[in-house]
Amino acid sequence: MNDVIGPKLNLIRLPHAEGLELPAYETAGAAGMDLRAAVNEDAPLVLAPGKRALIPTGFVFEIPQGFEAQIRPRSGLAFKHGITCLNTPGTIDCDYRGEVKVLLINLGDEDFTVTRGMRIAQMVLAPVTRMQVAEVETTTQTTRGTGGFGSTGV
Ligand SMILES: O=c1ccn([C@H]2C[C@H](O)[C@@H](COP(=O)(O)OP(=O)(O)OP(=O)(O)O)O2)c(=O)[nH]1
Ligand SMILES: [Mg+2]
Repeated sequence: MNDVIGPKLNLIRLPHAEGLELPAYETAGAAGMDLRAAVNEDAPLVLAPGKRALIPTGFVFEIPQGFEAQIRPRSGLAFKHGITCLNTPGTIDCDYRGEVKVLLINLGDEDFTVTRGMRIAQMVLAPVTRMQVAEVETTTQTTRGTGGFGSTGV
């Protein structure tokens, strides 16, 4: 599944990720690689309804310059349990050298238990365009102008 042609993504496994599978694309065409919870085997994390928690993944990524990683929810967890990423899509900057963590929230109505190795989110690598900011006096005229928020009708 992971014989993908693309830039190389270096990663470092942290001690608490010992024995965990590497983040991986689960199908040949998956856009995102699934991230697993590096929570303690003996202390699964219970997310009560309405509560949020920062879940460690156990990995540090060296994202190539010109790219970002987006942390997105898994639709299955959202559909079945109301579990999603609070800050979706989470942004992992290419100069970040800390552990990637996933901010989960339980929008369901039952406790949800995050166990070690559970696939909790997916990470999509995407190109980033950085622009030079330039303050000006006027902008070009357009047909839309300042219209927005439903200005074109339903
Ligand atoms: O879901 C996420 C989102 C962010 N991060 C890490 C990587 C990212 O590069 C850093 C900063 O994220 P962001 O810019 O979204 O947060 P901020 O509140 O602006 O913090 P900062 O002031 O550190 O930029 O935190 C994660 O591990 N998981
Ligand atoms: Mg920031």
